[in-house]
Amino acid sequence: MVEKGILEKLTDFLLNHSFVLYPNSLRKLKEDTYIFVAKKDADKKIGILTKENFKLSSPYFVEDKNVKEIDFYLNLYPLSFENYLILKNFGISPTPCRQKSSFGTGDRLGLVTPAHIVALKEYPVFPVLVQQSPRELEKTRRDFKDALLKVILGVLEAGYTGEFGADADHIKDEKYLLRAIEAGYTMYTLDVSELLTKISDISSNQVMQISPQSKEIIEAFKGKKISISEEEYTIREDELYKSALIYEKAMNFVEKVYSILKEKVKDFDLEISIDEGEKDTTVEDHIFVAEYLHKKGIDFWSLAPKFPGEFQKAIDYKGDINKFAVELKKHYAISQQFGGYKLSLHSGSDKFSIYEIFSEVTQHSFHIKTSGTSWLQAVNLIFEKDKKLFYELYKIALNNLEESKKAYKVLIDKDDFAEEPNLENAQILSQPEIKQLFHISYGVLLDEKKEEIYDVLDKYEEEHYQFVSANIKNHLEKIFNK
Ligand SMILES: O=C(O)[C@@H](O)[C@@H](O)[C@H](O)C(=O)CO
Repeated sequence: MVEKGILEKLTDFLLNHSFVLYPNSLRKLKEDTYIFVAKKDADKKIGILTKENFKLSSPYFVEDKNVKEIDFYLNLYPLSFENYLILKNFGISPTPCRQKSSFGTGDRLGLVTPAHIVALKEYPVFPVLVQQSPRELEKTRRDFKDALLKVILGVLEAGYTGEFGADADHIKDEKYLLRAIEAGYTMYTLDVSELLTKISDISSNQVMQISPQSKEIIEAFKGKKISISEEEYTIREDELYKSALIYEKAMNFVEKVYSILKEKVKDFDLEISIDEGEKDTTVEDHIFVAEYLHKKGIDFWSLAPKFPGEFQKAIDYKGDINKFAVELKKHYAISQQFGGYKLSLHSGSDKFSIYEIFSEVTQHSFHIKTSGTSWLQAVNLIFEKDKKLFYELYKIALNNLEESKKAYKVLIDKDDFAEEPNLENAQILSQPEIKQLFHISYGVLLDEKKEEIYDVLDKYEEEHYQFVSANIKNHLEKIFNK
């Protein structure tokens, strides 16, 4: 607990230098040294208040200021990677997850971690506050380090002292893997979707080309019975063969990545994502992947299967919920019988109709990823505060729809949209197609209107935080059935 006197004097001192203190941020770093976050215009800095000679790099004041009334020296610093590495020594850094339930919140703009924390800290869930895919990095012109630093700044601003994770999401190649490792991420989501052999490419003579290890798995499991929700399921040999043909190449990639991670990272969570493949994951696919990896000594933390139905970005689940539940139960049963790893739900934003069933069936042993849903709150705020900017964003998004669609699987076309948005309609952003339009258009919108977007979000920071935390709370309420 920080003394009230220090807080008051620090607030006054900073105001005299045109900085506003985030009061929750003030915390003890070590004996006689405090850290805090303060903002001048839109520029956030970390501050150090110390009686010792404790310094970071690139100080704002040429010489440390003496805050006489409390007898501390003060300076302000940018949260550069260099400075972050010093703070890491005080435990301000991501960690692997040790909890049953976990929830990822991507922050494409690098602004809303304090809002994510407000929502997440009320639930029994490990927050993966950094969740960043290369696809998003390319579109937002950021890098893994920047995404991490913005979250660290948010963690400090909120005064959050709990644990949190950093997910290098949708890793498909070594280049991005190495960059995420260098930045110190703690979770690695390997997306093998592009490495899966297409069913249409499989000809009958390829059946002979599977590896000895795949053959062993088929021999060991063909005809074997496993129990799924009190029923017996007999594992099919022909399906296992098919799984081997589809997944073997992808498994080689996982093996390679795993050896790099083992060599370079002390402790990490590994997620295997097969959810963006062309077909739903079968029982045999799941068993093949889990068994293959375990036989290679690859210990993974979670697996994202492709469930039946549509998991399109920004909108609710589309499909037969009963069928989803049936398949989910199968995958959960396998996950428990083959190592006890978590099931992960990708494109987890706004899937309100299946959260309850997902958390119930998995007995809360899950990971859920969200990202675009928080960016959409920024768009909501812009609609409320600056109709002119919203109008411009709408036009840009619509004119670039075909380009934006290249990176995301959504079923919207230009014809679904009016040329002119109805700015009088307060519900415009509840319309599924408009949500999808904005969800996938963040890249081009930031390219063309970054400054304007950030200006509005800075001016109405508190409301922006409220929008974001209320939205994530809505997700969590459903997930935890509260
Ligand atoms: O947009 C992205 O690249 C990522 O945020 C998502 O695909 C992420 O994996 C996700 O599923 C968030 O809902």
